[in-house]
Amino acid sequence: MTADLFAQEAPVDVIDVTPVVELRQVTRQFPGPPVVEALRAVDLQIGRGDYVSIVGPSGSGKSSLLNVLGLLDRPTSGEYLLDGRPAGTASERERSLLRASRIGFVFQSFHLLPQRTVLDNVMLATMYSGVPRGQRRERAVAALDRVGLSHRLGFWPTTLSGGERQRVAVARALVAEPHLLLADEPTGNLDTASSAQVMALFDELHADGVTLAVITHDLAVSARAARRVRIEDGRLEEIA
Ligand SMILES: Nc1ncnc2c1ncn2[C@@H]1O[C@H](COP(=O)(O)OP(=O)(O)OP(=O)(O)O)[C@@H](O)[C@H]1O
Repeated sequence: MTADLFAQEAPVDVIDVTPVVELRQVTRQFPGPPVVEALRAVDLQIGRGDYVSIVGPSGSGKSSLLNVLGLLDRPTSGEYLLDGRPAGTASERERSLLRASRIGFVFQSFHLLPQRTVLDNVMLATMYSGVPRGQRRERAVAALDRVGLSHRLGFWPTTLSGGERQRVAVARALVAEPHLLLADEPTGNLDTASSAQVMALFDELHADGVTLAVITHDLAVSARAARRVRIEDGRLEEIA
């Protein structure tokens, strides 16, 4: 009896269990003709600290899903809750603010600015994300340290290896401490050794509690994730 009372008094209500991402019956149609149903009644929850990989054949709906998750596109129907708040139907201004402050993106082709140093590339990502001006440099240096690139701050991106460039891109995605890190084929342009570095970095981020969703064709990459989902013909299913 006493034990039960204590159990009730445990501060369970202070633990925030709101998923970072919750998709409820999300569809994305592209008007035709013919109409394409790129996402069909997708339900997906991504909890805080989850590491999810999303796999599927070409044309199955992976990019459509990434675009919805990253607030780059809106669902045609269904709901998208980001940190428990409706994001799919929010105004464009709110979505831009949410995107800049809560979501970090990593792309296959890095998207670094070639005329800016490594440090500038990362600092620039703090400008619209609510990082106070006085902290931008310090935060960028810390993000680059986290990905093991403290010795490359003043380098031009073009002088770096592919693996190093992708690690700069990861630092840029992390600098504003996003609630969700979205990676789209992050190893697609990398050789085996560089892919392994990026995967090891994702493992570390996962261990640090970062929430990760990684879209990939590569089964070896997807196998690293703690949880895997598969999308086929717009339908999403959990892989056991
Ligand atoms: N803007 C668009 N207009 C019309 N159809 C589109 C558009 N974008 C995507 N589609 C279609 O939606 C479906 C899903 O495409 P999507 O790009 O999401 O697939 P994917 O899994 O990312 O493919 P890949 O691995 O080849 O990049 C495809 O049939 C595609 O042709």
